[in-house]
Amino acid sequence: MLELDRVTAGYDRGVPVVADLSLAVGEGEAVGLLGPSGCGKSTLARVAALLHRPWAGTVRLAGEPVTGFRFRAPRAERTRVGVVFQQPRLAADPRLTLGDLIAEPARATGRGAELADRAARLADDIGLTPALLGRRPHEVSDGQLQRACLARALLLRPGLLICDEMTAMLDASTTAALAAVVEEYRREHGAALLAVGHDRVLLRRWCDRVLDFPTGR
Ligand SMILES: Nc1ncnc2c1ncn2[C@@H]1O[C@H](COP(=O)(O)OP(=O)(O)OP(=O)(O)O)[C@@H](O)[C@H]1O
Repeated sequence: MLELDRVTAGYDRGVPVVADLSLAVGEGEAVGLLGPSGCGKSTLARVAALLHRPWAGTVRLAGEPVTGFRFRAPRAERTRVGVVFQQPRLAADPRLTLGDLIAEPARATGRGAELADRAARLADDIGLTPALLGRRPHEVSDGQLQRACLARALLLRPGLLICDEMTAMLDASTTAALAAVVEEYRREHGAALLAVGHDRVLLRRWCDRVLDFPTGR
């Protein structure tokens, strides 16, 4: 589902954060990527989610080389991947209600009316009441907002879900609830998962394979 082939990426010229790294996630497979803070896990996750253009190397989704990153990523490629980040407040438009936030990918692809029922079902499955769906991010807890971000990531039924420290800020019961939603989604749709984090126990529980982020360049 996802192949990173000799990917090098970074921010400051000549100082790669990820160097010559290759990684594959099979169809329906769950892979955990483990590493300490600052090692480059999020950078790699953003490359895999087509949100950061690598300096070198190839990214393939379902066998097809990705042709563009960020705003240059074609919609058909972008919508194959769902992403959830560590900090929901940085990933949510503060002007939107939680209901509109979940429906955002549908509206952006001109499918708002078609997917309205699906969005409502997802919100219900993920534990968001109609009252919460009418609130804006500043009126809900981090856990409630992260639930909405996960629902948003699943709305277009991506074949690959990328979770970048999705539960790092959450309590045990919200963590368990979100993990259960991801597992159910994967069971139902056969989706692959790339979970990035620093908690080996959590990643082991979630994933078929857990890899250590390489420390060498
Ligand atoms: N936008 C940016 N501009 C410049 N440097 C950055 C940027 N984002 C990250 N970095 C640097 O790249 C390196 C890797 O960061 P990254 O966020 O990928 O690490 P991480 O392993 O996900 O860390 P954490 O677990 O703390 O989130 C760090 O040294 C960081 O300072």
